[in-house]
Amino acid sequence: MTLKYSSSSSSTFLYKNLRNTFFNEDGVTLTLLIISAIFAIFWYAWMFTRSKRQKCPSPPGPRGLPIVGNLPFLDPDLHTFFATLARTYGPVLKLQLGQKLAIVVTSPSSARQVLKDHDVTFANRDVPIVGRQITYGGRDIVWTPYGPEWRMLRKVCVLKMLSNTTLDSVYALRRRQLRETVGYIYTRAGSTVGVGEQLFLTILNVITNMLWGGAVQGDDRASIGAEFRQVVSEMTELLGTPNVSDFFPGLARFDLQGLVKKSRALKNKFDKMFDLMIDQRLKMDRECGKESKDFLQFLLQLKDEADSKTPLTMIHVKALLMDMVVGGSDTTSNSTEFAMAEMMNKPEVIKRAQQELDEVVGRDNIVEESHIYKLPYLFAVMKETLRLHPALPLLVPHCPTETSTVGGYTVPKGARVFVNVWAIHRDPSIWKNPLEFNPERFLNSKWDYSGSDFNYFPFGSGRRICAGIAMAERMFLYSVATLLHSFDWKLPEGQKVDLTEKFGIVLKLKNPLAAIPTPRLSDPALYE
Ligand code: HEM
Repeated sequence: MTLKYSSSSSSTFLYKNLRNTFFNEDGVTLTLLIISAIFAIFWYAWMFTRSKRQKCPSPPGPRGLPIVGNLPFLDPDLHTFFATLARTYGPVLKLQLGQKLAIVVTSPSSARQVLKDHDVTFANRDVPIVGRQITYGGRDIVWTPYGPEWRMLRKVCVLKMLSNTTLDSVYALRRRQLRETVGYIYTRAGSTVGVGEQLFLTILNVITNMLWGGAVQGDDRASIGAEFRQVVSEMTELLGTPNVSDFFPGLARFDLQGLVKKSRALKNKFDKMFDLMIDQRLKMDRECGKESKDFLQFLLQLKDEADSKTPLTMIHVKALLMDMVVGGSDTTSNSTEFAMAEMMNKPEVIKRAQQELDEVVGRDNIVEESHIYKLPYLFAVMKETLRLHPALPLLVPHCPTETSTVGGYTVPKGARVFVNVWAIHRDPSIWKNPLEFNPERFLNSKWDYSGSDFNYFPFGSGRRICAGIAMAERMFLYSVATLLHSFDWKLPEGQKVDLTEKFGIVLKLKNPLAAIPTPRLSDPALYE
């Protein structure tokens, strides 16, 4: 090290003193002390101004590494991982995921604060890059920020596709699809059937029929159904995978895990199908001037008439189709598959549900949707299934538009907030024997899923509550009632039901349920 110093003796003396002070052994200690003191003063000053700014402390959470924070320690099964952390750090905890702060909420009172007390503040989304990719830039209901555009999209869907009145008017479509499924399973009596696959296909067909009048039929049924299910399932899995690009936006262009590339490929498959349907619909209207009653027709009309304040564009139309196809099918079919698996694991539950069906419907009749409201035990089965396996175990993450207080802790603006409904539904202080599948707990009970009870809210709560509850309820009850009423089910020789869950934004069975149906109705004509 070279230093210039003056030739005067006093400055030489000063320099020597300074050198001795800073570079001797004692000097090193002193230097360290001074640096530490300066650091401490700055740190206290920073903490003081911060605590003045945020009246409440930051939530506790596990310590992470510099730069990457807790990212290296994330377990892919986020719902169980977050539940374990909550046992140590409490109902509001934080994780630093690269540059992103995640807050995990795991108690009824903190969930209420997020979804009800501060509903408007938290009614936004922190859109993951994959979500944006799949939904045409996040222009769908799920990812659009709370505001006029979101209100317009939600109103269009709820009024024209998902309301009880619309659903009543297209009951014939649901009936036809379910009858086809029953007919198909009847042909497979005695052999192994992919239960979830059949349920998925039924629900997908109902949805696509409502959207554009199309369904997968005949010989294509099994193969296209399986392919579609795979694509939808991959999409929801990608949406649940922590993505480095979300946590380090500077790295997004490198797409280090290849998630954007994968999601683009999946989206393109759907996009081609949507283009085809839209072209066909426009051509049909031009040639025949025919007014059809499906949702796509309505959307295209609305697009042309849209008012300029919140116009409905072609991008919106496609993004809504994506929400309905992906959001509606995987959630409902996985829930019904869980229900069938849980019941097969507890034959006394199947027996009781079938008894109820025999009393209400009879063995020489078929289930109609109107029967489902007379089946309290089956309704309890549905509620219990959604308690143990809520389709979206962490809801869709919320994001506050301003810094707020939850459970006495500061949640900063822009954080990604996970509400662990899965863990709340298994909390032993709320539920007796929480891990047991016991529909009886919902018989004659006050629990409902309207979003007003924060001990039980499988569809979420507040402004962002699920838009498809009425449809999910009908499809779940009608299809499970039909499968149980029409067939007895057993597992292939030597197999056991595997109830292991697989995490994704939508929860599913790790190993799909395969079972053997045996017809149980009095007349083969009831399977036609
Ligand atoms: C068992 C079936 C279903 C369950 C358990 C379920 C559950 C949920 C949950 C928990 C949310 C997120 C709520 C939040 O972020 O706080 C949600 C959002 C949503 N669901 Fe469902 N859902 C189901 C079926 C459906 C169906 C059949 C449709 C439509 C066809 C649908 C459409 C939507 C839409 C559009 C949203 C986004 C709402 C928004 O952000 O404003 N869901 N659902």
